[in-house]
Amino acid sequence: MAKKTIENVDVAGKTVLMRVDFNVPLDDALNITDDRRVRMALPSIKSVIDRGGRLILMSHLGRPKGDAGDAKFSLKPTAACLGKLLDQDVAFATDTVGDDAKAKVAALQDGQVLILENLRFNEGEKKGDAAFAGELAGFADIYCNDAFGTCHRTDASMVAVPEAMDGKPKVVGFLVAKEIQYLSDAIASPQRPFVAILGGAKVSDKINVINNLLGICDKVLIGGAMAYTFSLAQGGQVGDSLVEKDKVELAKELIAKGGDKLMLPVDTHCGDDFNSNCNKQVVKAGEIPDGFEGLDIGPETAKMFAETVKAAKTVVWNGPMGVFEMPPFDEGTKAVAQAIADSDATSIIGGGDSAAAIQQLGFADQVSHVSTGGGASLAMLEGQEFAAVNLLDEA
Ligand SMILES: Nc1ncnc2c1ncn2[C@@H]1O[C@H](COP(=O)(O)OP(=O)(O)O)[C@@H](O)[C@H]1O
Ligand SMILES: O=C(OP(=O)(O)O)[C@H](O)COP(=O)(O)O
Ligand SMILES: [Mg+2]
Repeated sequence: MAKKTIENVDVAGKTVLMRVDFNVPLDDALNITDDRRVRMALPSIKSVIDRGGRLILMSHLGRPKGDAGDAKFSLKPTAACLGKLLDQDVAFATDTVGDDAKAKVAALQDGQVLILENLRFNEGEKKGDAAFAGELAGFADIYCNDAFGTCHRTDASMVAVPEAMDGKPKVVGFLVAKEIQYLSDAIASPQRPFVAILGGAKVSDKINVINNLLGICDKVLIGGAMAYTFSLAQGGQVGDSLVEKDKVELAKELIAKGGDKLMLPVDTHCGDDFNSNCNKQVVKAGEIPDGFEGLDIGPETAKMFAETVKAAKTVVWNGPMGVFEMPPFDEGTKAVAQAIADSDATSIIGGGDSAAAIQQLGFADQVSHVSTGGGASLAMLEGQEFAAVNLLDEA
């Protein structure tokens, strides 16, 4: 179903409210470690300002909880980053719908860009609150969704805001259109063996997709923090590893259903602190000592996963195998990335952090597609529909 895109609307002299996914990875000094999500939104951004539109960008960053204003969740670094990429000043509002935002929206001129502060600093964003959505909707004449990484969410900015802009154009951006087109084509009739690799830290979100993936894929490989919830389900010792206790029963069911299809780590690289300089050891899966936490798949698992990837014809990967930001816990991720680079399989790597990892490790040019969405690309693979896209205007 073709949607109206940003280039189909006349934006000259109009204000466009564009939802982007500028949830970029930041280091401890608040530097953006991977600006892909900003760069990938440039075509839609330029399409508006080059035609004399006034552009308001809105996004979330991370998952702030009751810590509105905390600098580690601020979108401010993205304004400087976008300013550099566009070679023009980008205004930044220190709030989302407050006095600063209202003043800066009112001052916006044709061809200028304003970024609002983190939507999730306002509780109304996750709740889909109508009053909050109404304030955002009141800022603009046109709504555009170019936030592919967030398309599986029904947050206010994704659904309630466009709904509140009744009668005004609601369009899709170039990035969302391109990602949906690429991913739906690639997974419509995948070449087999079809291997899915899951890792990362968003365990409770992503464990729920495994059931469906087992019906679609030939192998589902589990690394990252999710592995320890499965370990717990098998009665293993997980030390201080990240686990989701309320998902242990689900993990048991998935192990029973998955059989040989579900490949769990056989060893773990663990450390006694969450930093590169901690004391480290490699142990068998399920034998993590007290005081240690699992921070990467172990070398045996890396080998086993690499072999499985080598035999694949299609690979979809979301979530790093370990804490790749802290070497040497990047080794598992590197081994899997190397195997993908060496294979001629169609390979799709998705996720804000997975994309950063593949870029940092130097393999980004050797995969078929780097997607800006992790949870979103998994949702597509499962066949989920995006409410946030369905409600946009038809072409
Ligand atoms: N064993 C682990 N323990 C804690 N965090 C982990 C572990 N393995 C991976 N991670 C973290 O997962 C994060 C990425 O998770 P996630 O957001 O789910 O992936 P993506 O952004 O690719 O979708 C990374 O920052 C990485 O450090
Ligand atoms: O980073 C994101 O997803 P990803 O980690 O799956 O790539 C998106 O910005 C969505 O963030 P959310 O999972 O906090 O809603
Ligand atoms: Mg992420």
